[in-house]
Order: sequence, then C-alpha cells, then structure tokens
Amino acid sequence: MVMEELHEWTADANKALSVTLVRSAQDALSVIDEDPEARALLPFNPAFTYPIFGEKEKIYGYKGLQVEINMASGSLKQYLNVTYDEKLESQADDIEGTLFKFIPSDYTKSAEIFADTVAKDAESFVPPGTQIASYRSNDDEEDDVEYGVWHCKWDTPGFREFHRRAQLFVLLYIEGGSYIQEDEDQWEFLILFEIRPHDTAPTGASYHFAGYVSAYPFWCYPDMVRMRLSQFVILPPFQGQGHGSQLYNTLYDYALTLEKVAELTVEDPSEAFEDLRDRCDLVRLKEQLKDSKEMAKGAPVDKKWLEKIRTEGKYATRQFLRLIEMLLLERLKTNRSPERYKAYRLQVKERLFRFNYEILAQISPDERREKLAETYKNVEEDYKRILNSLRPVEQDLWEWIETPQQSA
Ligand SMILES: CC(=O)SCCNC(=O)CCNC(=O)[C@H](O)C(C)(C)COP(=O)(O)OP(=O)(O)OC[C@H]1O[C@@H](n2cnc3c(N)ncnc32)[C@H](O)[C@@H]1OP(=O)(O)O
Repeated sequence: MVMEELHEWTADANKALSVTLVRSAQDALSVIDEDPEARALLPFNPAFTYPIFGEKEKIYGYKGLQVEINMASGSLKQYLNVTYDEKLESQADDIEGTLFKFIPSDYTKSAEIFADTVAKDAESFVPPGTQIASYRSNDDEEDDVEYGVWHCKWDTPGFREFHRRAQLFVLLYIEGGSYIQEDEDQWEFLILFEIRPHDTAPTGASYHFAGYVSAYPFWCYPDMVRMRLSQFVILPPFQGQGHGSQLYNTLYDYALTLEKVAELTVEDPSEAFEDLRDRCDLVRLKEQLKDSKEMAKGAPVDKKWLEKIRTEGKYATRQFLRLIEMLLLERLKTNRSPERYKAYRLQVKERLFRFNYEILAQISPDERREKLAETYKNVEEDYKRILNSLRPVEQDLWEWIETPQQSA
C-alpha cells in the first residue's frame, strides 16, 4: 500500500478514543448546550494511548473511526461503542480485543443495557469506603456544588471492581502510568466524587466520579512508614478548578492522622503535579509557622529547629528545605537587605552542594562555583514563579532582587 493510502487508513488513537461520563439516561439525551452540568457531560480525549495502542498511538485499518468509552458517572460501568465509515476487514487492528486487556470484562456493547445501568446508578450507586472529607465549590457559575472524598483499601466492599474500571484513567492521563498489583495489600486510595441532590435516591444524592489518588506505605527507619503518593488523577472536566489541590490536601491531612506515617513522598511527579504540591505545601507550612519567630531572622535558619518543624509536618526532606527556601525568599521581597539576600543565597547553595555532591566533587573549584551559581539562578527563578502563582499581584516587589550570575 502506498504511503498516502496507508495514511488514510490510520487513525490517531488519542483523537479516535473518547470517554464520556454519563449521569443519567436522561442526561445522555439532553442537549449539552442547555445543560447546567454540560462540562461534565462532554466527551474528552486521552492524553496518552501508547500503553494500549503502542508507541505511535495509531490505530490501523479504519476510516472515520470513533472509539467511545461511555461510563456511568458513579460506578464507571462501561459501554463500548466502536463506529467507523469503512474498515479494511482482513488487516484492521482488533480494537475491542486490544481494549479488552485493559478494561474489565463486564462492559456492555448495548446502548439499552447501558441506559438501564446509568438509570440504576443514579438511583442507587454510593461510593465505596468511608467518607473522610467534603467541601463546596462554586466555580461552575452555578450554586455551590458539594464534593466528597472517600477512603478505600482493597478489602473495602465494592472497591476492587470500582478500581478495575477507574484505573484506565491512569493509563490515559499519567505519563508513564501503569496498573498496580492487586496482591500488594497495603495500597490506600482516596476517591473524589461530586455529590448532587437526587430526590428519589435513598441517600438523597447521586455521586459522580471526579478523580482519585493511590498511595503506598514503605518502611522508614527505624519503625515508621513513608507514605508514597503514587498515582494522582483528576478527570479533565474537573481540572483547573482546585479539585487536585483539595484531594492532595485531604491525603496530606489523612497522612497526618496516621501515627505510623513519618512523611509523605511523591513517586515520579509530573511538572503540573509538582506545582500543585508546592503551592499546597507552601500554604500548609505558612500556617504551621504563623506563630514562629525563627523565619523572621532570615538565613541561615537553625537546623535543629528546621528538623523539628519538618518531622511535625511530615514533609519529605528535600521538599521541606525547598519550601523553607521559598518562604525565606518571599520575605526578602519586603525585607530588602543585601546582607540577608547574600546569607540566603549561601543557604540555598549549601543545600544544592550537598544534594549534588557526587557530581560537583568531580569538577574544579571554578567550574563548581559556576555550576552552583547557574543552578541557584534557575532555582530562584522557579521559586519566584511558584510564589507569584500564589500571589500574582505582588510580582513587581521582586524588582530589587537581581539574581547574581556568579558566587554568592
Ligand atoms: C504522582 C503522579 O501521579 S504525577 C501525575 C499527576 N497527574 C496527571 O498529570 C494526570 C492529568 N492531570 C491531572 O490529573 C490534573 O491536571 C492535576 C492533578 C495535574 C492537577 O489537578 P487540578 O485539579 O487541575 O489542580 P488544581 O485545579 O488544584 O490546580 C491546577 C490549576 O488550576 C488553578 N486553579 C486552582 N483553583 C482554581 C479555581 N478555583 N478556579 C480556577 N483555577 C483554579 C491553579 O492555580 C492551577 O493553575 P496552573 O494550571 O496555572 O498551575
């Protein structure tokens, strides 16, 4: 087959595949534009499909291909609908056979059965596990909407089945994400649901999945555990509205209640997630330090005191030291002392030196100074970016700080 023809029969899997969260049989039929919950009803495309359809993220052998995975918005029970204009019968990729390895086998291909499932879901689905938090959000330009977070483990009734459906989002949205082992019994999960009043449901509400996080406790010397946040996903219709921050803060608050947990760490965070974590941790640490006088003295901050604050707040070491550096930098905005700024740069460089010792020890003192100055510059720029995202109105207060090119 010539290249042109090959192209015609090849679909971009990230565009051909779409997911829709369906709230009720009636919602599925409603006119999206007029629906107040429209955003949550729109189909959305994956960010990644390479774990499913291969590195090139292509599906071969169809023209006009659409692979719809419709999910009941609470239980996530699935309806698979594959449509196309034309198919190369003998050579086309086996879409259902491929998907079958990644979604649980209880999906349906019947629109009628799915409509029935969705109607039942709206009436009777309740989240698995124990509700540990709730909050209200009014970003939807409508009345307050309530959200709740439920805690589950593998042995939570109904959770395993639920997770087998939800985990698809890890592949579709987390770069490098993969399924976790169900036989590792220590996993903990927090699941976020939107809660809507629903007159005829026994609880008076219907529940709609918005995202979840998984975490695993690792042994931490001598007799504690390190809770490692592993997979974190907020579904596209709910992104950018503060739900990621709420879910992360709920996990943090939960970790703080567990005596065994020494610190909360994050496995391989994406850039967007690192920013979210920095912002949330900064707010948390500021609150923790609000009555403390130590920070007002500026750098170098007493190391014993720092370690006490770190262990109380269960921060991972590197993250904690970065946060302290950000808070010290923020103070320099208004406390304009060149001596303090110099002491600050030295404190940051000392940490950078310790954390990069292996590499820095191998180069000449001049090169080392240059490398440290360069790294420092990037770190300071990044701190300003993060601090500005918390309080953008104060951006111009940085002007007096001109990051030096060389040495402290
Ligand atoms: C360990 C890991 O798993 S790493 C992988 C993390 N997961 C992924 O990357 C999967 C796909 N992405 C996601 O799931 C989400 O986008 C996340 C987790 C990265 C972020 O979740 P969100 O709910 O979008 O976060 P949240 O809304 O709290 O903050 C994100 C942005 O919205 C802004 N925002 C926060 N609250 C509001 C609000 N009320 N109204 C409008 N915008 C808001 C934030 O300032 C932030 O802005 P930025 O994009 O300029 O940085």
